[in-house]
Amino acid sequence: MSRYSLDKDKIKVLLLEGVDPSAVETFNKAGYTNVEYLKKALDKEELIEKIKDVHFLGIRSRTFLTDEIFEHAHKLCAVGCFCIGTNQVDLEAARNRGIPVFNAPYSNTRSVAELVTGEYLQLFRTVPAKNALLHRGGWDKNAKGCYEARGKTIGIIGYGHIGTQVGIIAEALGLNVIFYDIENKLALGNAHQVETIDELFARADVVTMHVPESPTTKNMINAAAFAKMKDGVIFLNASRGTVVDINALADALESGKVAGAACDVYPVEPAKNGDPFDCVLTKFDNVILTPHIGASTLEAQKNIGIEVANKLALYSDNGSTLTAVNFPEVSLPTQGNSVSRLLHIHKNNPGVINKINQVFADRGINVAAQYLQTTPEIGYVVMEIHSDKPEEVLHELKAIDGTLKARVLL
Ligand SMILES: NC(=O)C1=CN([C@@H]2O[C@H](COP(=O)(O)OP(=O)(O)OC[C@H]3O[C@@H](n4cnc5c(N)ncnc54)[C@H](O)[C@@H]3O)[C@@H](O)[C@H]2O)C=CC1
Ligand SMILES: O=C(O)C(=O)COP(=O)(O)O
Repeated sequence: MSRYSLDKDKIKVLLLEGVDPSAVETFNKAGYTNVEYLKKALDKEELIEKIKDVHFLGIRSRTFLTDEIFEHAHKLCAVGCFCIGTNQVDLEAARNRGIPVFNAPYSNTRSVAELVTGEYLQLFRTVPAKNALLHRGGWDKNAKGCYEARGKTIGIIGYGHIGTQVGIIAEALGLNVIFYDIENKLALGNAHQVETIDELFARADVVTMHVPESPTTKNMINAAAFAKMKDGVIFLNASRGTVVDINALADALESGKVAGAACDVYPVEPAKNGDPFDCVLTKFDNVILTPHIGASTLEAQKNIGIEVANKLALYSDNGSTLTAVNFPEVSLPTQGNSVSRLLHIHKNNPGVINKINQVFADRGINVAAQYLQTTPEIGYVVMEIHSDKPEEVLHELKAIDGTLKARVLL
């Protein structure tokens, strides 16, 4: 007998944006063969049409999952972001429909840190501008505006997974490391947390952004922020395009306040390869522009493919929501052979758990194990029962007012 509400070959997985093929292999190995793999992001209308039949959806940073999209996702069980950022997903809308969202919180951390490190080393030596000149047939050998990184100060804004890695590498290269974060953070090595962002602006020779997109980070680097930075500062943004007022950066480059910059992310990014890129920064030779490739290494992509596909398969197979970013986290042991596992996601209204327990009491069913986690908005309860008719029990659980989703693993 199948262990699942649905046979595995009927469970439809849609993977977008050319996630690494390791994701497909991981799903196949776990028994999920109904996998559609697309190299591009879908536009809104295409996505609305496709998502109607999909149980598990895999995306990267370019697929925006809004409340409107979720409205059409009647069968969707979970979303996997095959990346770190989850700002492209309306996490509340997903949670309120009983859909957990997973990501890969560390798999590309080092790739981003290495990209950023290489960039500021090049910028200290004005390599981007010199490179551009040589490509145009010019020659300008001089040391003006060129510095060693050793002994300079790097200011990291957002000292999370990526920020700390940037700091560790910088210290090994001989830079002084200071950082600003809204949380108190353990400073690694000789790094030093400054109390205000203005202190960081006043002291840093390199300013690098590693915060998530959020209401508090939107345009946090604007004209006023650039004005507080050192003259000739090097500025890098590999976080999200919304974090920096790009016109203010262009002005700061024009005036020479910023001596060189590197951007990997933009307020508006082309949806797919080959689409045109339009940006106020393209005219500056002293700016390194990369097409959102911080995470694009073979190592990172392979690991992300395996990690996120495994999280989705595990949620499908046994109900575990461990590391979900918008959902009560329930970690579950392997299911015993003689029990059925019922998974119930509901609005966190008073009395729902009582009603669930009443279903078992009325049927004289003993609950062998129960796992419950809640957020203020929703509850996720997993119950193991001995019963000949778990589908009938599931039917009754689904009828309870406030139920968002329920399924059974037989
Ligand atoms: N360019 C690319 O390809 C990639 C970009 N990213 C971006 O980098 C961001 C950071 O990634 P992680 O380091 O893994 O995230 P993280 O969550 O480990 O660290 C973010 C840090 O920013 C801090 N923070 C949040 N709001 C802040 C504020 N207003 N001011 C100062 N600090 C604030 C947090 O407290 C945390 O310490 C991601 O959210 C993502 O948007 C991530 C991976 C690849
Ligand atoms: O991991 C992230 O947050 C990224 O920005 C990487 O996005 P991508 O997978 O390259 O679309």
